[in-house]
Amino acid sequence: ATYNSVDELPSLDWDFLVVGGGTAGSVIASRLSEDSRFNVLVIEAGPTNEDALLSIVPGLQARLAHTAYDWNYTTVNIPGYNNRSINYQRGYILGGSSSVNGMVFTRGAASDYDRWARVTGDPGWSWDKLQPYIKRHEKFQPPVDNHNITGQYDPTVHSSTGMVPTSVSGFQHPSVDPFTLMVTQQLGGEFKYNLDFNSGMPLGIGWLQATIGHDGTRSSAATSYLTPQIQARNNLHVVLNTFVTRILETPSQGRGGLNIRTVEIHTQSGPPITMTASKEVILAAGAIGSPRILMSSGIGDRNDLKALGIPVILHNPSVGRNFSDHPSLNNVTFALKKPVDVGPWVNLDSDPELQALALELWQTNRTGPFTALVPYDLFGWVRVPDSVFRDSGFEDPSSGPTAANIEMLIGAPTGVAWETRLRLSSPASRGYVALRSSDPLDPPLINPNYFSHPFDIVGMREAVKAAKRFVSAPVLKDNIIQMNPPWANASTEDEIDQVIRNTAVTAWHASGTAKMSPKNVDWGVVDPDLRVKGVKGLRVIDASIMPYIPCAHTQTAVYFIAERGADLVREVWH
Ligand SMILES: Cc1cc2nc3c(=O)[nH]c(=O)nc-3n(C[C@H](O)[C@H](O)[C@H](O)COP(=O)(O)OP(=O)(O)OC[C@H]3O[C@@H](n4cnc5c(N)ncnc54)[C@H](O)[C@@H]3O)c2cc1C
Repeated sequence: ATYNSVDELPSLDWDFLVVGGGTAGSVIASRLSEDSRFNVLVIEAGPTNEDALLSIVPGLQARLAHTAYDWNYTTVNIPGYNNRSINYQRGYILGGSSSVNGMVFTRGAASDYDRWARVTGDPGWSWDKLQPYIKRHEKFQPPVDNHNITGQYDPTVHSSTGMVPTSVSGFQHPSVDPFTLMVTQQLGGEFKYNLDFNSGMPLGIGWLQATIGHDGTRSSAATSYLTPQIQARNNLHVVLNTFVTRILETPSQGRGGLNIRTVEIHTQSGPPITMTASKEVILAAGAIGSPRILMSSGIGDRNDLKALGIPVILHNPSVGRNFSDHPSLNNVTFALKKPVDVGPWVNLDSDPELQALALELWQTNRTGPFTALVPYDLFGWVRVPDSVFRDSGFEDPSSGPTAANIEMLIGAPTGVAWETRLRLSSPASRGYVALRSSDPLDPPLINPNYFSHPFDIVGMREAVKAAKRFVSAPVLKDNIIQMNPPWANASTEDEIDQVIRNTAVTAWHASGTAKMSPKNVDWGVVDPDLRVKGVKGLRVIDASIMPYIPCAHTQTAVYFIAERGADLVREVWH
């Protein structure tokens, strides 16, 4: 059942308390409550996802920032971004960031997960061993427009029997895409056609897949794993609009050691409420929320906590560190001499009448541009050339030669320019989440610290060069005038670096802030079974635990983590 406030809860006896009903939290609660012996409570700060039109309609995604569904975080001034701060969106809604994200569905490289297995000493995190979880989580379907997708994806690497409806993008741009496909033929090599970049081998150019199924609506963790039928289970309870401030030490009842199975909940009027899980507390509050709760509770760097007056219950300097994200350039465009006719929706972003029409089409029969999000149908994943590593002496931060350093979203949504949105897929820089004060309601300090590692600015410069190589293909070259501002006048490396630093934003892929590490080492926050080191009864299962960010949009990796995480929990309590 679902409750709108903590006062409505029928009972305070729980086997499992899941903190955060986001991407991972929804999966964990759903899977644990499949076992009717377990009584599970999900505690979510945000409201329900039901009837949240902005979340449901893919084409309205861009309007979700700064709404009631957003934590509305802002970063500190980021030195590598010439001291700019940026807003840092996170989903504040059931389903968490999967209810507000861009729905791009990418798994990354097999070697990304093999690296997790290697650095944690647990082969269970390898690409091969994760395959059953990939199957359980994905429900591939025909796209909403029913276009023929033969040759646009590889059915052998997909599952149609899992939980989250996915497909190839169901609103394509047939006057633009043939140019990109021609580039794959003319240039080949780094821009070769890749039938399916979700095969574990992402390099090359392939068709976008999204967490949007045949019905043309967003698939979130909430719509997939916490459907009304699942929420109706007698042993599954979801409480919304409820903020967890801390987790507290629980009297050990002979279990010994530091036991943390108690959760403290903020109430508007009156003292906080506490609840204790008889089995485990699972933090799934995301890469910002989970370290925030750990540190507010006294689990973190001893010196940082003491400086804020927070009593230390466990010294662990890794908490909140290792913040990893994909810096992103959304403005790399090349002006065209002769525009491409991109059809009647060209001014969709700016024309309210077109937007009203698009919404009407979506509502009437699930057609039109709002059935999809990004105006880019083809994505590219490329490498920084080996020579750059050789000449610069930088180590390749990616997980290996079949992983991507750079992501390119390719298209011409306006028809007057070729656009390549560029992301650094395997960054070397690491930032942090830290507390501002001892008040758990105070938003944390977020410093993604982009470009703090000197390789990353080189890597991003290489991304711009890769975009230029892409548009040098014969089919595009003669129609291109020049790069649009602010790139037009940037010719030296230094000038290019300045444009990057002045304009880069984020891909919203925060991860790594409670990273897993091998058992019995004194760094890292969780063991490979996702238990918080040095604590009994407490796990973190969400994007925080990634030791390295995959060269992919991160929701899919979070689904893998949560599916396996739920199994790791069940193994202990079956
Ligand atoms: C704008 C945006 C666009 C993105 N685009 C893509 C994309 O296109 N493709 C992709 O793969 N990935 C994308 N991502 C990233 C992806 O969505 C995330 O990596 C993933 O959803 C994170 O899952 P999570 O479970 O770790 O955290 P979340 O899904 O964020 O879940 C955390 C949950 O915990 C709740 N919570 C936090 N603190 C507390 C507290 N103290 N008390 C109670 N509840 C709390 C939150 O409200 C939230 O529901 C995007 C993210 C954003 C924000």
